[in-house]
Amino acid sequence: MAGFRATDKALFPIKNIKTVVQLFRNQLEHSQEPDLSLLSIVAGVIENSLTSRSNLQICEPVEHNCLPNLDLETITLMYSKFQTIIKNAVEVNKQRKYATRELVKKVSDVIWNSLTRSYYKDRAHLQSLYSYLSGSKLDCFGVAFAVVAGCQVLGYNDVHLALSEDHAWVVFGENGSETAEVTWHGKGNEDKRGQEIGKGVSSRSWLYVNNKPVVCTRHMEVAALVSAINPSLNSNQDAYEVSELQQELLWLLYDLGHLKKYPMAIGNLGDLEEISSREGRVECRVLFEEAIKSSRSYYNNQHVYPYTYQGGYFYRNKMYKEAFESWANASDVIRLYNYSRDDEEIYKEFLEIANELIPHIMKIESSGFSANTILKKPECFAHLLRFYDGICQWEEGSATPVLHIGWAKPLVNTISKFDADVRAQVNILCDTVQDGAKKNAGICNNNNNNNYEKENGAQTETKDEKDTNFPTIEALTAACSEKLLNP
Ligand SMILES: CC1(C)CN=C(N2CCN(c3ncnc4sc(C(F)(F)C(F)(F)F)cc34)CC2)S1
Repeated sequence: MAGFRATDKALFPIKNIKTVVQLFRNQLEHSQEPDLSLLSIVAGVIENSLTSRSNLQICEPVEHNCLPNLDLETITLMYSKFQTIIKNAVEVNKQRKYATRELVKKVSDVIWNSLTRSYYKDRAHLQSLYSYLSGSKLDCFGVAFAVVAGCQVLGYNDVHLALSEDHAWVVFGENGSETAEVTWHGKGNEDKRGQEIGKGVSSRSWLYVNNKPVVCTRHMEVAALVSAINPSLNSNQDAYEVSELQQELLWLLYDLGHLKKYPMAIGNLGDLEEISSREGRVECRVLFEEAIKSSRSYYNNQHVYPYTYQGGYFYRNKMYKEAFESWANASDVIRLYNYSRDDEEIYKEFLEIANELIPHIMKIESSGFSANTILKKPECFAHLLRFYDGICQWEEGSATPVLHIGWAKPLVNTISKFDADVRAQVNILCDTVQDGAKKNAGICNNNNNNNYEKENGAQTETKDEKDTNFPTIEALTAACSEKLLNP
């Protein structure tokens, strides 16, 4: 059983970040299960006290890192309150080893029905059990996490959190073979709580990552609550102590091996390291590569965010050729999905890359001051075409259109910045993908060495072997822009 043990209680009152990390280490390294409700309450109290307007002025720096006094009394009260809510509402059939769908639905109903009637669901700081117990508010991740924490209280250690890149649900039963929705997704969608995870059309949507979700262990559920810590004070400031705590806890989880199969958590750590790097730790760039390797190793490269974490890093650091390659690799992931109405988040991601970030890069690069301009690099043109081609293919076979005229201007603007002699150095190679999956036009230039070809088996082709019946770049770009201009 999990639990709030004497060794943990001895750490109170907690006055600094080091002690919080020690509490998490105790819980993570102890042979029994880490106690999700205890850790979520502690993280939530710290986050909310350091980011809420109310106590900004009175947070005196107790030590060099200022934390509010976390006393045992406060934490114990909330910890017991959660236990009582769950145990009073759900009678447990002691004989059962595994949870049933009814049990999972019942715990979800207890959480769901105790939430405040209506509140702004996308607000920050609504992810923890502190938010649930002190304000009866949770965001969609928070509901799913609370259900798993509730099932842990009841002794069902088979119930685990399953995470896609924009949704959370639970797995349960023998070998975690059963799935169930326990929270809502997006705006204005009926919740599907209690139902199995989409077998139908939604299973080809990015929202369910082609049935390659991150299925958490207890320790990875701690990584999820740590990842969900939100240090933002407002839209352009972070509470320093909260992001420092999050970074320390992510390194603790990283060192204990609990981020290996959790690409987004590694990406979160990479973002924090880019802002303030820790002595003796790998460079943030390495973390972004590790997140990509994790997705390729454990999730059949079906996740997009590892590439957009990496692309964002390259973009911020003016490494534009590398950014184009990351975004083209992200596009290679999305091309095999069908776009559905639940995929707005990733649509917005690609829209921002295509219509804000890439045009911004082209503007800078064509201002004539960059000596080593990307406009002279055929591999940059190849990456961009692969990027756009992936979005076109994402749309193919989807019930919902992706592209509209708003995409066309930036696209044509970007492509036209490359001179014909640069474009001519890029060869289009087409390789087909078996068993009904979407066809794949691999785009590469003849001195291309990115892992796209290695990954997808597209052969590179030297210039003189150019095969006349492959579409030329002009044909492809014309087709692409034709499609865009006359959807
Ligand atoms: C490259 C980016 C645009 C920068 N931040 C990104 N994040 C921030 C962190 N993030 C996450 N980071 C760790 N774990 C999770 S679980 C999850 C979720 F499944 F959607 C949930 F649970 F519904 F919210 C989201 C998410 C979502 C993606 S993607």
